[in-house]
Amino acid sequence: MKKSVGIFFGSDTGNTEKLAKMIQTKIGKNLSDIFDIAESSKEDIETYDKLIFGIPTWYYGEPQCDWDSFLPIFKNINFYDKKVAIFGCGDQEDYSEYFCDAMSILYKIVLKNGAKVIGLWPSSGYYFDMSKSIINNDQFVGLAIDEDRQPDMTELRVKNWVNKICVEMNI
Ligand SMILES: Cc1cc2nc3c(=O)[nH]c(=O)nc-3n(C[C@H](O)[C@H](O)[C@H](O)COP(=O)(O)O)c2cc1C
Repeated sequence: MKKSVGIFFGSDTGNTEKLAKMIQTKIGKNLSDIFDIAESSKEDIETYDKLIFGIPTWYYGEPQCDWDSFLPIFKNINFYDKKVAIFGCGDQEDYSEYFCDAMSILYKIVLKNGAKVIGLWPSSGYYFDMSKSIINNDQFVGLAIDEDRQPDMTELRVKNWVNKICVEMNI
């Protein structure tokens, strides 16, 4: 049976996949399905009214390669009346001028295509120079996770973010 939340992730080295599974466990496997974007279709995404997208940033601000391949399809999805939350993995030290940039690519597309974006996240507690994923001066467009520099903070960040989006998604 179709569940209420669809979680879609792309991942090169497993961090975003691990995070997606952690998020699914916290929401509840009875309430959420999980998909690798590398094996997903437009219809898979269109099925859900509540969506979570996980995207890591690679090579100086680029989207992970499976997401990059999927973007032409993604741009043609109508997100009207859908609630969308975004999370991303990055490295705030080695890529301090591009930290979690790729979240902003998905954010702009879903916003343009009618989504209500939820799960904005404060930038306090991170140490980076620039991120395209910052809006309103000090908020990430979604949950930023740094498994390279701040892995100890991941568990609490995920817990607090999932609690927040569950309220915002009414689940
Ligand atoms: C070659 C290379 C390029 C990277 N480029 C960026 C970047 O531009 N911005 C960023 O925030 N993180 C960057 N990272 C860090 C990755 O996003 C980070 O390790 C992330 O956790 C990988 O997620 P994944 O395992 O799901 O692919 C880069 C890492 C490597 C090895």
